[in-house]
Amino acid sequence: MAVVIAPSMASTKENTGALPKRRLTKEELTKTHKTHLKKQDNSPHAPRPVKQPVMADAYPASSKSIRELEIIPLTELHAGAHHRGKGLVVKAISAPFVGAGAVSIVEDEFGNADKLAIYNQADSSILSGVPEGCVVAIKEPYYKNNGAQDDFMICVDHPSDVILLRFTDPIIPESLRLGPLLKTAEDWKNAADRAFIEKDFPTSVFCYTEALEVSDDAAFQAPIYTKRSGVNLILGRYDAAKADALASRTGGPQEWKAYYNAGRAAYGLCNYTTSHTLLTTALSLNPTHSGIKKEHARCTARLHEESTGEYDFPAMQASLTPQSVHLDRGSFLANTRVGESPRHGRGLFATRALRAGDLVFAEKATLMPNQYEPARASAALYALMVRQLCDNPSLAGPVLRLFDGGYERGGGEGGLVDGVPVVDVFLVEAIRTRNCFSAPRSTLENTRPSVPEGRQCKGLWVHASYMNHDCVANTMRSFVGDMLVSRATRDIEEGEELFQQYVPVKPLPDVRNKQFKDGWGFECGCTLCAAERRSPEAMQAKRKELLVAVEKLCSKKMPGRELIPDAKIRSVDKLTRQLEEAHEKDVYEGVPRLTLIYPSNWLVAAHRGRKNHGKVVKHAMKVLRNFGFKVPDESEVWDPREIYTKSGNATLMTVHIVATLRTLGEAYEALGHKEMASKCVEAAEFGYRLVTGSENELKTLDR
Ligand SMILES: C[S@@+](CC[C@H](N)C(=O)[O-])C[C@H]1O[C@@H](n2cnc3c(N)ncnc32)[C@H](O)[C@@H]1O
Repeated sequence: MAVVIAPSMASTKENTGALPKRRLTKEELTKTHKTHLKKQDNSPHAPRPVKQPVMADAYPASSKSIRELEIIPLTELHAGAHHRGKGLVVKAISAPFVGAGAVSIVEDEFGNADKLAIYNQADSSILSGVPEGCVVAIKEPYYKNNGAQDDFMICVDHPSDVILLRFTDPIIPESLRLGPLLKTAEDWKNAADRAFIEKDFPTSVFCYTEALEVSDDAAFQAPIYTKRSGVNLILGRYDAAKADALASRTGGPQEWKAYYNAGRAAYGLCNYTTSHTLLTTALSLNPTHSGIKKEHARCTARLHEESTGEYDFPAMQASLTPQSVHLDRGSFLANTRVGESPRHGRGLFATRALRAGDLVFAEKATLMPNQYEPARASAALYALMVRQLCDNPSLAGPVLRLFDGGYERGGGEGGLVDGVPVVDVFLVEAIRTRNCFSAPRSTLENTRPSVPEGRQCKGLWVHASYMNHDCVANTMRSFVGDMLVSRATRDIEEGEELFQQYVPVKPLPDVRNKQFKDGWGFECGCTLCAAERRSPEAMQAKRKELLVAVEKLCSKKMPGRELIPDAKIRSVDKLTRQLEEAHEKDVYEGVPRLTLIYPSNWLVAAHRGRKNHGKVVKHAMKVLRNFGFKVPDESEVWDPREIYTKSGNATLMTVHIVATLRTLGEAYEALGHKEMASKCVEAAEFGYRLVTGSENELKTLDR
């Protein structure tokens, strides 16, 4: 039989496509496997590294049914090849070794044995631990050398490329058949109940499924559907839980249960409109049931949030704990819509005029693991994405529509084949890298100087992902647990495209654009980047040189309360003025001067330490100007509260604006300008709401 080697797979390093000269025998394989099993750490704390796919070796998931494939024996597997159009039917003849994946020894109908490694199975899947004796079909298998001579294995990366076969499946050859382990539907139901009691939920679902297949008695099936629905709810397989709940309807007195479970499942999917309809029906059938009343009220509250954008932010903040970061809240998206963007592909647009400070949208994470260890955050999100796409196929639509950076899709992703959703893990990773956000547990907490930096998790917010980047963005995001809160940094017109900063922008244009190019594959065309591109290279080099010099002089450290010698302040001031002069008027008119932010901030802090209040005012105004805000000469009368609305369209909002306005207020107060001082505080409070997403006291910044 000829083996098809997919030509697109040339990237796999050992892609020789040759039949191995020798394979390990069944005895050799089993012996080594047993020694691995003995060493296996089965404790719940044993490390289970999540494998992240390497994009260079990407290959598409099979979207063919196993029934369309030519079943081949293990001896026809070619090293380094993807066997397109072929399939395997094999039985696990060993307990699995569970590490980054589940490794088992498998046997085909001719008694040939080989090693099978299955990656990326969710722990809700029975295949995360391939039970010994089970028969699986592997679609379009990838066979690879495992590093050592003669050591090969069948490597399953895409969870949908392996299917657990029912014991009675006619595709299983005679010699691999065990015959059904259990005969009657009642036996299967009892086995399922036992597995449930032992908390082996995937096995419980498997056995209930067998019971449903064996029996065709609707009266027997209805309670089994109800039970399977309950187990699926526990497993977070909400699509299946909802379908089971609705399938359990008989019109009898227990009908309310079907609507109750289906309503809870829809709630789990954050589909509150459907959930509300189902729970309303459940309530009409059982008006006094306290559980239904509670769920119904909860769902009504979510719908209210979705339609009004009214949130109790202090309560949300207060509910956060290290264990609990997923908030029970609806997403308010009505002010925005997805549309074609002149900047790139699709973007997000305002559906109505918004004022500076307004809530643009608030979105609950589509997927966000509670994993704030930076080294693990990416792998945790990747694993969650794979798991949820397997467990809840309805997620595939919204997630797979996201930008994938041009990944070559096979075409069948997200669709159901052989009863399972086709999940391409390389596509998942391509989408993850371009669309995920880093999020602290709470942006408010993060503004505290006492909170160590860097504890961020990674999550996916599907709606927010449509926003393109702009260095001088008109929105700003913050986080309360898994809620992303987006506010307008200035007035926005109806129909205007909404932008966010993907990451805090670096002062030097070539440095920040390299970051965008490497991370997201684009060069920024925002007002600031476009302006700076007009500046000759010699001027760019000069600014860079001066920035390096001034940072060196300041020892890259902001002054605290210590007294900085006058001479040093004068030197920094002098260099800063030179840097200021190196900003051409025609280029920088109305846009931020990012290289000046650090030195002007330093001068504010240094003069503050020496109680030079007049100088603090002067340099604080410069800080605001350097962030792109319109401020007059220090002598003119002005209203700091107006900076958000009267500064044009190229301002850059950060927590430094809040701190600067506060310091400015302090200086005005010390100089006896009480009215100006209180206006500065008001402006700082307004800015703090933009930064943290909600009304918060400025004194948080001191703790
Ligand atoms: C999260 S997606 C944003 C939505 C995307 N425009 C779409 O069509 O789905 C991120 C990708 O959008 C593109 N992008 C974002 N901001 C951009 C900008 N300012 N200029 C050009 N491309 C941009 C980049 O290709 C980036 O990898």
